[in-house]
Amino acid sequence: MILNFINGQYRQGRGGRSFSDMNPVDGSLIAQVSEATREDVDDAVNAARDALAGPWGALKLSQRCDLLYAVAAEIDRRAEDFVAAEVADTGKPRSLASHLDIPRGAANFRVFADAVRNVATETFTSHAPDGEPTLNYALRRPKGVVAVICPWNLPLLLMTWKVGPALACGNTVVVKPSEETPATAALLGEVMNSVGIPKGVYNVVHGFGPESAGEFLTTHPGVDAITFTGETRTGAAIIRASAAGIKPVSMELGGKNPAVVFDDADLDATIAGLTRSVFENSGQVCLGTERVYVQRRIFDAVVQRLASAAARLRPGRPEDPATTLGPLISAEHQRKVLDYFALAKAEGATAVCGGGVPDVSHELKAGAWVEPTVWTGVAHESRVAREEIFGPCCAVIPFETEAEALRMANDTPYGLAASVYTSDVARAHRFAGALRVGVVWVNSWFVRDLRTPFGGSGASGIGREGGVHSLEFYTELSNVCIKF
Ligand SMILES: O=C(O)C(=O)/C=C/C=C/O
Repeated sequence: MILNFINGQYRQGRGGRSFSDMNPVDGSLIAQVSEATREDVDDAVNAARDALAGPWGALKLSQRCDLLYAVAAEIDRRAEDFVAAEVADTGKPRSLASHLDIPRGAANFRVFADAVRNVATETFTSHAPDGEPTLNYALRRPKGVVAVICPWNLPLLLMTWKVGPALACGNTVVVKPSEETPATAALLGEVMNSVGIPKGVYNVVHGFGPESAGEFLTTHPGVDAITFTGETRTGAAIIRASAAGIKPVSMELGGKNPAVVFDDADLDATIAGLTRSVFENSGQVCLGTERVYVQRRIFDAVVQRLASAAARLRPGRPEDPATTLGPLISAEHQRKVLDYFALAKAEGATAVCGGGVPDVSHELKAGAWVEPTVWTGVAHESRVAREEIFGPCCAVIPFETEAEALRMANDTPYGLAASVYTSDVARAHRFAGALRVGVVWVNSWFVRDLRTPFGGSGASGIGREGGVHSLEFYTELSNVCIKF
């Protein structure tokens, strides 16, 4: 049984209810998960409050940072346990979890322990109306108890992307992981206890959204801030719930990210970048590419090479080194993506590769598999080119001029990420600056410096996290003015 982690202890939900954690590779049962009740969530929020007022709030900055460095070191030391838990929950290839998800879990604690030690606040000197000198200085204090609602695609990475800065800034947290991927959030509780993070600082409650732990947590009066990564619709529901208590929210939501390939691009680098941004994690990355705009002259070459790269991806068990494609997270999500595959056909698309379910071995047949898919013949205005699918698929659409490419790339209610492939440096800067997104990669994808601002605009969310931007969200600034 995967248990809740409240006030430093693992425990069953008071309602005695549980739900199944399924393995998306073959549809087998991994474990039962104990569902938290409203009372359990209340206990977790109270434990977080007590820790704030108690040992955690009393720690010196250097002591708090040392503990977070210890958390990072313990995640590294237990990397195998975290990889095994993450791979079981998500079905992603071991190579991906061990190179991306788990190392970032440790990095997300280190980078923000560094940030709170090294980022200055500000002072201003001036004079009062009577001519006497004044000194103004800003103080940062923790917001308090932070609710962390995190998604199933990069479970440890995205949860610690919020928990790392929240704790570094002196807050305490109550985490509600996705019901699809409870394992690594629960496992992190062992790390917290073993390095000596005081009980109540880090809490985990399992369940669903409406009328379950997610709703109990985001509407709890004892929560001081809410940070969420996930679907835009859920984000809107959380913002509505936060309104009653005027709770600050940080929202990293969906996207329909474009890649724009100019005809002077390095084709090898372009295909390498697109293969990752379209198919990595089976397309289940909020920063992933689902629209590829290619300048007409090299359109056929890019389509063929991207389709060949897609066709070379191998579905299989995560621990098989030959596996380069995992399943989607669940049968429900598989159904949604296959519905979009059917819609693409109805909208006149040609599936240059994929478009269905891959031929996997008998033992994997019950897994949530879909084929990596490249469409041409898709109109820019079509639903498959406008709606987030969150699968290993993309529409490749030709363009003639830079202006046309920019218009189409920006023609979306989202504004999260984009990638641009060109050898013309001036054009790279010009085009990147004109894209209405939070993150632009030029001749690359998902290369991350954790000190940089990260987040989306429009339907892709509210706020930026990363480096000092996380400190802005996870602390309250106050200004003190002293008159001499
Ligand atoms: O790289 C990050 O810090 C991050 O937040 C990635 C988000 C991916 C979402 O699917």
